[in-house]
Amino acid sequence: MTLSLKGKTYVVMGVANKRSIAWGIARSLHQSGARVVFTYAGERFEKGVKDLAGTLEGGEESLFFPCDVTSDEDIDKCFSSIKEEVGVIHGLAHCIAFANKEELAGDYMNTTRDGFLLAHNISSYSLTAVAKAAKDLMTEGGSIVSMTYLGGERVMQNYNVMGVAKASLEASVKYLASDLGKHGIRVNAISAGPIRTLSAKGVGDFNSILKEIEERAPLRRNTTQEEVGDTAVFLFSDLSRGITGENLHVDSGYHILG
Ligand SMILES: CCCCCCc1ccc(Oc2ccc(Oc3cccc(O)n3)cc2)c(O)c1
Repeated sequence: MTLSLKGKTYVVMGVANKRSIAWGIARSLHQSGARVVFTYAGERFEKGVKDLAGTLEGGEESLFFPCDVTSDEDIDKCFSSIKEEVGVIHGLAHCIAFANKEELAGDYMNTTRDGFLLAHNISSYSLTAVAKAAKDLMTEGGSIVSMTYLGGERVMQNYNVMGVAKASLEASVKYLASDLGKHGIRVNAISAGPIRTLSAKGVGDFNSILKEIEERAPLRRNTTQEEVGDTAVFLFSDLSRGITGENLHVDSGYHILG
């Protein structure tokens, strides 16, 4: 059993720029010999994703598909295009979330109905929708990895409605693992420590949590894109063949503290 993913193809959803966790996963996959297929949220991200992929040796061969995860039609079109182009895939990284930043500060109680539904639509339901669409392409078995954060397990100031959506995502991981195990498909989450991404700009007082982690986390340092990418490769590889429905914390151990 090795970490090599040579000859395997993975779909990575959610690369926005070089700081994206999805980009860290794509880079680790590439280093492990895998072929990466990218989906992106819309035209405005297309150039960025293609330029980034071009920096990977042989990256220009990568494939790119737009995918608006709030549209079932778009998801179906995206995965039928991927099926046409590559046929079989061996896994999928879901690195997609959104909430109105006005609701990621202050009291959770002020969450609006629309804000709640939007956050759950994009940050939670989208995993179920893409897992269903990707299932038929994973004819040789597969591994699905999604991204979550500690704020889905316990209250983290300012995370608010995204925390409630992540709780929903984490439960979805377990129900999807239960459904898909019989088809040879595993479903897991990585609970990453805070990383300074484009998305992180939407969360109030982000800097103070980074500082607290440096001072208090068992490893006394913050989490990097690279180590999240490497854990994803582990979850995509046969080394994790006995793991499904799990939530692996890659957070310098912070989650064990009171
Ligand atoms: C108290 C929490 C501090 C650590 C937060 C770590 C984290 C950082 C980024 C995360 O991903 C998102 C994704 C979208 C998101 O919503 C956004 C982002 C930017 C602008 C905007 O209008 N909404 C908020 C966080 C995430 O789920 C978790």
